[in-house]
Amino acid sequence: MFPQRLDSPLAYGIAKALIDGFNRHYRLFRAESARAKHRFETADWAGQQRAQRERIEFYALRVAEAVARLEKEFRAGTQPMDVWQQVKLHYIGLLVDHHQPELAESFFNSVTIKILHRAYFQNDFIFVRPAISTEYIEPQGAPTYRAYYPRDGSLAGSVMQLVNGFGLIVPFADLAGDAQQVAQAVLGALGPVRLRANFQLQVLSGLFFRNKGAYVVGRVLNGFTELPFALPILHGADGRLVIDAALFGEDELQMLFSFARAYFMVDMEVPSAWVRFLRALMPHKPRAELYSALGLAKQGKTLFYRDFLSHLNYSSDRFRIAPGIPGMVMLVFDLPSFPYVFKVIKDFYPPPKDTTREQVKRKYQLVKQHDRVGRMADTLEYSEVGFPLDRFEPALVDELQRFAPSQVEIGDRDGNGEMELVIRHVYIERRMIPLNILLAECLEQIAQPESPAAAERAQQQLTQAVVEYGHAIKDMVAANIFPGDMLWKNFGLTRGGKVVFYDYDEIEYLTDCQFRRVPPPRCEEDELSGEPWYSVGPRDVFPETFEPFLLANDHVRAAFMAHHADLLDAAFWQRHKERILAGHMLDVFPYDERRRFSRAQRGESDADDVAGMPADADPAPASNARAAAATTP
Ligand SMILES: Nc1ncnc2c1ncn2[C@@H]1O[C@H](COP(=O)(O)OP(=O)(O)OP(=O)(O)O)[C@@H](O)[C@H]1O
Repeated sequence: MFPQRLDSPLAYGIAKALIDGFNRHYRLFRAESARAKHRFETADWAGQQRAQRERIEFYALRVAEAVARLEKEFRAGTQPMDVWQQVKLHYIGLLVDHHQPELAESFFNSVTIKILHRAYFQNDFIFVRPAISTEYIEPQGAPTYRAYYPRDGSLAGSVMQLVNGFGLIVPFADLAGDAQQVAQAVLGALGPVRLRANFQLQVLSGLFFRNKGAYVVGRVLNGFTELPFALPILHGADGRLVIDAALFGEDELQMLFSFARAYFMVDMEVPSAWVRFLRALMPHKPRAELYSALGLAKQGKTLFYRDFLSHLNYSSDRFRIAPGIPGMVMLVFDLPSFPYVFKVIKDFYPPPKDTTREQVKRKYQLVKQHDRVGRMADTLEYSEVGFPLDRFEPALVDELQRFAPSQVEIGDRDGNGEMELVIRHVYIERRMIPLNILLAECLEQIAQPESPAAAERAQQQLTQAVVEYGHAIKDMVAANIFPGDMLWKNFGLTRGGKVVFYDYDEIEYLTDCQFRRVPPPRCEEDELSGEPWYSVGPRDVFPETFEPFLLANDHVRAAFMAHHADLLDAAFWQRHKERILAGHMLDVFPYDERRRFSRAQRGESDADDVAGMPADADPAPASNARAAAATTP
C-alpha cells in the first residue's frame, strides 16, 4: 500500500524527530571514538577500556530517548497506519545525501518496533532491506583512505610519511628504523616480484584503537596483487612509540578483527566506505562482523539477521540439537548449513547449577563489555525471533518445549498461513568444534589408527589443542577472567585454529576469587571420604582439583603437564590476582608473538610471558599475553 500523497505534517514531524535522534546518536558515538586517540597518546588505558565498555550502551540509550520523545510530542503509538507509511517515506527523503544512511535506517527500525504493536509491524513500516544506497558516498572531511606512492624505491620513506599522517603527538623511539623493518617485511611478503607502475600503499585515514594499541590498516597494491596489511603501534618501554609488527594477508587481519575481541574505536564519517575497504581485505568476513568490530554492533545484528533470513531461503536443512554434551543451563541448537549456534536459557537447571535467567544474562553481558582478548566468543542477543516451524527437527521442538517452555511460542504470528516457532530470547554465536569432540576424535585415531601417519597427525592435533587450551585460559587470566567451568566441552576450536571459550554462566573476575590449596587430610577417614574435609567458601577455587576432571586420559595429561602444569597450582592464579590488584595490566597481542619486530631493542624479556616460556618453544600458537612494559596507575 504505497501512500499516494504525503499530506500529513505530523508524519514529517515524526520522521524529523527520528533522524534528529539518530544524528545525535552518531555524533556522540563518533566523538567518543575520536577521543580514543587522545587516550592512546596519554596512555590512559583504564579510560580506553572504560570507553570501550560504555560506548556499547550508547545505542540503547538513544533509542529510548527517541521513543520517549515521539510518545510525548507526537503520541506516536496511537497514530494510524497511513501516517506511519508516510513517516517512512519522509524519512527516506531525509536520508538522501546522509552519510550513514544504513545506520539511520536501523535506528528507525529500532525505534519504530518499540512503538508499534507487534501485530502492526509488517514489513511496510520498517526497513527490511536498505532503501538508500551506500555506494559512492564521499566524506566532507578526511577521505576514507589515502594512497602513498614510494618514489625512487623509498618504501620506508612512504611508511614514515603515512605514519606521520596520523599526527600522533607522542614521538616514536625510532620511526626511521621501524619503517625500514616494515619496508623489508612488505617486500618479503610480496615475494620476488617486479615493482609495477601502480605500486602503492593505501591506508584507511584513521587509526584503529583498542586497549593499548593503535593499528594502521591498509593494503599494498602492485600490478594485480593486493596485499592487506596492518601495523600495530604501541607505547615502548620508555613511553615513546614503536611499530611493533607488520601483519599481512587475510588470516592475520582476521585475527585482529576476530569476533572474540573487543570492538575497535575508529573515527569514521562514512562507515559503509570503511566496511567496503575492509571487506576487500577480508572477503571471507561477513559485513555484519565488520560493522560489529567497528563498534557498530547494532548494524552488525541487523545485517546478520538479513543474512540469516536469506540463508534460510536458500537452504533446506533442519535445525537440530547441537552436537556435543547438552548444556545444563543452555539449550543449544544449530542449522548444519549455517556456521552459528543458537542458545536459549533453559527454564530450570539441575543441581549443582544454582543460577537464574537474570544471572546468566548478566554474565553474558559482562563478557560482551569486557575485553574478550581473542578467547571469548561474542554473542548476538535477539528477542522474539520467528523461525519457520517446518525447518525444525521434531526432537528439537520437543526439547525446547520441555526445557524452555517459557521461551517458545508456536503459531502463525503474522497470519500468512505459515507456522512459526517464536523464541523469546536467544543468543547467537559462531559455531566452533567443541574441544571434547575434537579430543575424542584424536584419541580414537590414536587408539585405532588408519595408518601410522594418521596416528601421528592425530597426536599432533591433540597436543596443539591442549596447548592452545592452556593458552586460552592464560589469556583470560591476563584479562582478569576466571572461566569458572574449565571442562573441555566449554571451549571450541575456531576456523583459524584458535581455542575460544563459550560457556559464560560461571565466569567470575579473577580478582573476586580466592585461590587455595587443598589442606592436607586430618585423618584417614578424611582421605577416604568422597566429600571435601575442608570448608569451601562461595568464591573459593582449588586449582589442584581440576586434575581428575581434565586429565583422565594419559595422552591429554602428557600434553597438558608438559606445558600448563602451573594451571593446577593455586600459586599461579594467586600471583596473577595480586598483579591485577596492583594495577598491572597485561598486553594480550592479537597476533603471534613471533611476528613482533626485534624485541631485544625494547628491553623486554620473555620471562614476562604469562605462559612463563618463550613463545617459539611451543608447537602451537603461543599465548599472546605478556607483561606490559607500562603499567596502569
Ligand atoms: N559456539 C559453539 N559452537 C559449537 N558448539 C557449541 C557452542 N556453544 C555451545 N556448544 C555446544 O552446546 C553445549 C552446551 O553449551 P554451553 O556450554 O554454552 O551450555 P551450558 O548450559 O552453559 O553448559 P554447562 O552445563 O557446562 O554449564 C556445549 O557443550 C557444546 O557442545
